[in-house]
Amino acid sequence: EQAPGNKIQRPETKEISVQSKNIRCLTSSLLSRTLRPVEPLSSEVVVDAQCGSAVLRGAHVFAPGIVASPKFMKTGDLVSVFSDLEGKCTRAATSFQGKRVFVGNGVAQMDRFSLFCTDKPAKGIGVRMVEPLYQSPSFDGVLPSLAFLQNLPSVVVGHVLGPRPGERILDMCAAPGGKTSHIAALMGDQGEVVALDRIRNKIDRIRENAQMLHLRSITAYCFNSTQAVSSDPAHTEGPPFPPESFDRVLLDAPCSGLGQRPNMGTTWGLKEICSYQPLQRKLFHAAVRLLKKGGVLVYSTCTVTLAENEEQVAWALETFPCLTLQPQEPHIGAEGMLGAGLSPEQLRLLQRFSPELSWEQTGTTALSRRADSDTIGFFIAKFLKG
Ligand SMILES: C[S@@+](CC[C@H](N)C(=O)[O-])C[C@H]1O[C@@H](n2cnc3c(N)ncnc32)[C@H](O)[C@@H]1O
Repeated sequence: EQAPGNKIQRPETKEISVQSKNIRCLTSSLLSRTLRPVEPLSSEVVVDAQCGSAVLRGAHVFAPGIVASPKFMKTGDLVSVFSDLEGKCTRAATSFQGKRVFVGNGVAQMDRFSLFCTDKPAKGIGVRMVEPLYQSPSFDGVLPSLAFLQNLPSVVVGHVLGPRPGERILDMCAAPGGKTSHIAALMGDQGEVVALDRIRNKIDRIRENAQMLHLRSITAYCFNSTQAVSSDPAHTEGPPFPPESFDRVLLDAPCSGLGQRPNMGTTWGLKEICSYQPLQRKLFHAAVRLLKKGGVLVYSTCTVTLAENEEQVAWALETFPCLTLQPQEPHIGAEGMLGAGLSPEQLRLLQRFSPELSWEQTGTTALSRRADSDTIGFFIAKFLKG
């Protein structure tokens, strides 16, 4: 937060891991730990909070994110970029003194007229960041056919699912296909990975990523996974599928996403945050039906609430007596959180990654070595269907 005297609040760092067909093991490189000594300039561009968070994650400023710019801004001007935390800056304003955070300096790629005074909304890079607050180099186009960048807990999910060559796997909520491609890579591209997502244009992303990584075992369909169970046992080509069609199912559920970081603001209310639990349960019903007996189901979210994590596990164990919780490998996160009625043994089988435990806060050597202490917020549960 911009405090009096131009002191700059330090936004959080992020953790990045790389997966690929050739790099099978879990790898992680911490690229953005160092806060650079960047001083704000007098010329200021204001962006919305979503755009500001993207800049902290290593992006340039794209034109649709810009809400205010200096009155006479020209292409090539050096500008400071501030993020409007509360969405209070008026569009096309020339300055803003509300609650804002400095995210770095850059060079304007457009003049003010192209941003705000044309009929069509501006597209493309608006400010190229030359001095972002954190050193987070872009991985766009780096080893595109070999690597797919994911957060550390997302990489853990693929290993916990434990797919084997020749198996048939269902990824129920797959776009943009990070975990799908990891699963296919872990199987040596032998077998079948069915990727479903409800949003049509996101399916193209899964297909593009699979093609770029030369993974032929992935088939992607646009489909609502709550309806992915067919009553017709003869229908095996594409969704819906007959019950017990898959050896393993990944339910990387749509969630409130409160574990995503850095994140400088959300416009969601309690109603929207609470809307995910029922949807996740509908998806869970389909997941259990589609899984073969003896098969593995992994449930994961990138959020931190009890309702979408431990409470879902407690509900699933009660609703589906055929399910038992399983140990996870690797287990580098913390255990599950108290409060949902799960026993200490059950909590120990769950894996929670907690963004609130930053390295600076933990202080003690033991804690600061823990892998869950500086990742995005994430949750993983593994079940066996008996
Ligand atoms: C957490 S994201 C998935 C991320 C993905 N597994 C990855 O690793 O790249 C959740 C996805 O669920 C999709 N989704 C939401 N409701 C769905 C439904 N009923 N059926 C299928 N997909 C759904 C969303 O479009 C979104 O892409």
